[in-house]
Amino acid sequence: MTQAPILKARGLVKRYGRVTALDNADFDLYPGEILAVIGDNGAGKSSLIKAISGAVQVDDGKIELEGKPINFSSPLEARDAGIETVYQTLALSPALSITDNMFVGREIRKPGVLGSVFKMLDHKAMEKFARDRLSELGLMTIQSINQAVETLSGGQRQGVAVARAAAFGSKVIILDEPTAALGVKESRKVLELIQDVRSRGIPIVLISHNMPHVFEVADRIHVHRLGKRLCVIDPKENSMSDAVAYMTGAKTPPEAAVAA
Ligand SMILES: Nc1ncnc2c1ncn2[C@@H]1O[C@H](COP(=O)(O)OP(=O)(O)OP(=O)(O)O)[C@@H](O)[C@H]1O
Repeated sequence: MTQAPILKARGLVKRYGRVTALDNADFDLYPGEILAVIGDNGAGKSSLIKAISGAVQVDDGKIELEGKPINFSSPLEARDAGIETVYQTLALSPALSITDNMFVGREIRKPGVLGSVFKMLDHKAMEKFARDRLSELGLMTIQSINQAVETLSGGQRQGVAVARAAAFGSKVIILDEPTAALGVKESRKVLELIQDVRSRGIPIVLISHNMPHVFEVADRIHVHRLGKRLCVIDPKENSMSDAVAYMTGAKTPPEAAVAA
């Protein structure tokens, strides 16, 4: 890769008491790619993502976004810097509408004094924005933008969460097991959505245990093992059984993949 990584981490260490969740972990995400992160249970994938997205603070190591050191003390700070994370347990509020969910914490105020002094919200503008973003991403099977999120299917909810992440000028979107709770059809939609977001130039980190999904959409696969990056493999040159063998330690990856 000749380009510089948009997001880079070196030597991350995270300990929980006597457990070392991250043990000198490295990470690189390049512009415009879908990078899958795979690893056995307990390998440290979530800890890696939490470190990058400000949800946990590391004990050691460096993280850079666009070449500048970052040190987020909360997920909100990471979001403000352009790193959006969509967790498996979606951070959507079920009783709120799609529009309200998209705008939590960044509502559009009415122009002029109505907005600046009286803090009145511009519902029309927010609805239009939500509708435009969802239809751009082909998510307009949703009937009404004012529908409560609890009335949506799992795939549609995931769609709203991804649309929200894509809508607010994110530099990086991290998706934690986005298809884990979904059926075949819904998973398909979400995979299409992920590819669509990439085609808009937003790089994606996809944490998944689902090998067929990973192999279908990933440009590169980061294999995490025992708290660190073991290797990075090309899904076009490696089989799913290779990936699983590296992940579980049954097979040693080639040197070129380890240096990647
Ligand atoms: N808050 C915590 N307190 C104590 N130990 C933790 C905590 N979070 C993670 N760990 C431990 O750190 C290690 C790595 O966990 P992590 O959740 O990062 O792995 P993972 O690869 O995401 O696993 P999975 O695929 O099962 O979700 C595990 O041994 C786990 O028990």
